[in-house]
Amino acid sequence: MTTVFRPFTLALIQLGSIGANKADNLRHARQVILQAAQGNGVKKPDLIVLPECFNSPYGHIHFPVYAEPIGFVPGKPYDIDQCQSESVKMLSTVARETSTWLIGGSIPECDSNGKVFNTCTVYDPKGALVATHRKVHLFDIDIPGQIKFKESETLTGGSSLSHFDAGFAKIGLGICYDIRFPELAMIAARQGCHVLIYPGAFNMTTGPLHWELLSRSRAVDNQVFVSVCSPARDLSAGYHAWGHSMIVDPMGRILGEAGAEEEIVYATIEPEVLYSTRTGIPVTVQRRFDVYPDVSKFPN
Ligand SMILES: NC(=O)CC(=O)C(=O)O
Repeated sequence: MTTVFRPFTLALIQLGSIGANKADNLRHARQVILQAAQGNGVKKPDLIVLPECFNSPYGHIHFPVYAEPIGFVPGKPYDIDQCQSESVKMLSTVARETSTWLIGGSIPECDSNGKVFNTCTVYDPKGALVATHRKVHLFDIDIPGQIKFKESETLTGGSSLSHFDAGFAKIGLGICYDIRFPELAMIAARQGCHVLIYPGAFNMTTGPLHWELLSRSRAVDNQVFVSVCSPARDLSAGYHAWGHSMIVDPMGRILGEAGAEEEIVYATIEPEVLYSTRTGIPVTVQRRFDVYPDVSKFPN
């Protein structure tokens, strides 16, 4: 079945004030979601996005402490009332109250075997949890004298790709470091996603060099819309996020971009831009599967 793709408005919340107190973080996130849902005076958003790790400080020592059980299994009924995650409950409630699709950034998630994941949850306008994505590629880097970070100290990587149909677009999900792996974006685009969304938190070393470059590259090489949503920069925190949440169109144009502070960025996603890009630069029909494999055949 072909997914409907129609114009819609996207709002990215570059959330600030993420501190050590989870209840405060959830309260603040809820308040800014309610504000984002009011719109920018022109249009109300159809879809709101939060950043990576919006309910806890970002760092491997924090993940197990803040982790919550979610227990979502794709294709199986999910009862929010039975859910033990206070973050999931807050997100579900506010999605329903605002009648808006909501991509709940990411939160540390624990499973029944004691494994911890960095997990994105997605809600429909009735508050149902409809999809999750566990960060597949863990952020383990060491740039001497600049930044060392090892998510794998406490996290386990996810083992599946995640796409969902919002009724107005098919959306592919990744979390932060996942954007560095073009295969994930390529598979999502070849399987019909129109928009790729990455809650993320690049840093002051890699952010200035790679955040925009990777976002525009994933958009241009797959001829899709790409959106990256960061926390605001907080120089009193242990991890300094780059910020600059942005929305990029299939031609690589930046439709909206935040600075470093807390901010809501809105953009209208126009399907016509995707179609005219693909008609004008027809790479989607020029591929040489006699020379290399067709990743759209990847079993999902
Ligand atoms: N924080 C991440 O997962 C990724 C990142 O900061 C980078 O790739 O750089």
